Amino acid sequence: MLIRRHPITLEEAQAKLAQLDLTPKTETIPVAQANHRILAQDLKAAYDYPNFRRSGYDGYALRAADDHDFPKIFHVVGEIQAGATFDRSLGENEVVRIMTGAFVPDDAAKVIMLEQTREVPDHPEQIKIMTTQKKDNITPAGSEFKAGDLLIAAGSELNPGGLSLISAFGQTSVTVYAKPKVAIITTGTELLQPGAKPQPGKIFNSNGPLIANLVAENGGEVTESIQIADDYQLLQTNLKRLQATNDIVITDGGVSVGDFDYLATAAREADQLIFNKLKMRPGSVTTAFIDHNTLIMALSGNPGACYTGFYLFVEPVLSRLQGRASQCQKVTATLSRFYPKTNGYDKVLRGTYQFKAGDYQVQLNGSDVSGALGNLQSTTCLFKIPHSHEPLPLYSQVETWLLPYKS
Ligand SMILES: Nc1nc2c(c(=O)[nH]1)N[C@H]1C(S)=C(S)[C@@H](COP(=O)(O)OP(=O)(O)OC[C@H]3O[C@@H](n4cnc5c(N)ncnc54)[C@H](O)[C@@H]3O)O[C@H]1N2
Ligand code: MOO
Repeated sequence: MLIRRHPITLEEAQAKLAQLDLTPKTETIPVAQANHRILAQDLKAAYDYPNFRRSGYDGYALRAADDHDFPKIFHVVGEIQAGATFDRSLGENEVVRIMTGAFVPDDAAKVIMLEQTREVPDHPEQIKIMTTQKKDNITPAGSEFKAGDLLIAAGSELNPGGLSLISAFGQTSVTVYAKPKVAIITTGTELLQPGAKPQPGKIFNSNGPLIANLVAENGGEVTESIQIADDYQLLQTNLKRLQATNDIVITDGGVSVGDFDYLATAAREADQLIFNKLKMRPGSVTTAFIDHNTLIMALSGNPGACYTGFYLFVEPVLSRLQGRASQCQKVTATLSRFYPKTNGYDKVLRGTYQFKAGDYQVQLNGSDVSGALGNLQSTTCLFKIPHSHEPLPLYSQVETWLLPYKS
C-alpha cells in the first residue's frame, strides 16, 4: 500500500531539527589528544604570564643607576642560565651575564646584548660594555596575560596554536564537548562487499565511506558502520542495537516508497516522526525520526542526495551536539552561470564558488543529477534554486552554503 507523505520545505525540516532537545555532553581529556576538539568552558589564565621578568637576549643585566657613561668596564658577578634564578643583589658597576629566557634579577633594569660588549684581556671577571641600548630587552611579568584573562573562549575548535597556549600554563587536561557517537547503516541488496568482483545489477557501497568520512571530519565518532541487505528484520535488529549506544544513527537508502524501502516503515513505527518527505531535490525522501531517544537520520541512497542531505540536516545536528553552530557558512551568492531548468521543488545543487570583488559567485559543479557522484570530490558549496515555472535569471542572488574543509 502506498502511504502518502506530507512534504515540508528544507527550512521547515531544518527548523524541526533545530528544535530538538539535544544537550551536548562534555568530557575532560589530555591536552595531547585535544586537537580539533571543541572547548566546553572558557579557558582563563591561571596566573600572570610570563610569571617572571624574562630576558629577551643573551647579554648582561645591569642596574638603572649604572646605565650611563659608556664604554665602561663592569664587574661580572655571576651567570643566569634560562631556568635558573639569582638571589644576590647587584652593586655599583656590577652586571650579571644572562641568557635569553632567563629570570632577570629584581634590581636589574636593562639587558645589554652580547654584541655590544667586549671581553677585557686577562680579566675574565670583567666585561666592557660599549654602549647602552634604548630598549630594556626585558619582557615584564604579566605582559601577555594577567591572571584571569580569557585565553580561549568556550565553543572554539582547539588547534595546535591553542593547545600550545594551554600547555604554556602547564595544563595537561582540558574540558571539551564529547564527540557525538554516530553509527551508520547502509542498506541495499545491490551493495557488494569491498573487494568483490563487479556484477551486473550490483554496485559498490560508496555512500558508506562517504558518510563515515563526513561524520569524522565534522567532529563525530563513528562507532560502527555496517552494510546490510534490504531486510526488514535485519534493519530493525540493527537499528535497535545501535540506537541504544549512539547519539545518532544515520541510515542510507531504502527510504522511498519501493517494495524494499524498509526505512520508511521503520520511521512510521518509531516513537516520533520528525519528517519523511521534503519539498526539495535531491533528497526529497530524506527522513528523520526519534526512537528510544535516539535521532535516526535516514538519508537517500542516491549519492548526490546523500551528500547534500548530510550537510543540510546531519552536520548542523552534529555541530550542535558539540556546542557550536553549523560549520557550513551561509552566504548569498550571485549565480554566475545560467541554470536553464525549472522545477516544482526547490533544488539544492552541488556547486563551486569564487570570491571576486566582494561577491560570492556560484555555479553548478558538473551534474545536478541525484544519482551522480562524479562531482563530490570537487564540490565546494551547495546553493538553492527556488521552485519556479521559469528558469532563474542569470546573476540572481541565491542562498549558498560554503562547505567546511573545502577551499
Ligand atoms: N515511485 C517513486 N520512486 C522513487 C521516488 C518517489 O517519490 N516515488 N523518489 C525517488 C527519489 S527522488 C529518490 S532520491 C530515491 C530515493 O531512494 P532511496 O533513498 O530509498 O534509496 P534506494 O532506492 O535504496 O537507492 C537509490 C539509488 O542509490 C543507490 N544506492 C543506494 N545505496 C547506495 C550506497 N550505499 N552507495 C552508492 N549508491 C547507493 C541505489 O543503488 C539506487 O540507485 O528514490 C526514487 N524513487
Ligand atoms: O529526491 Mo531524489 O534525490 O531527487 O532523486
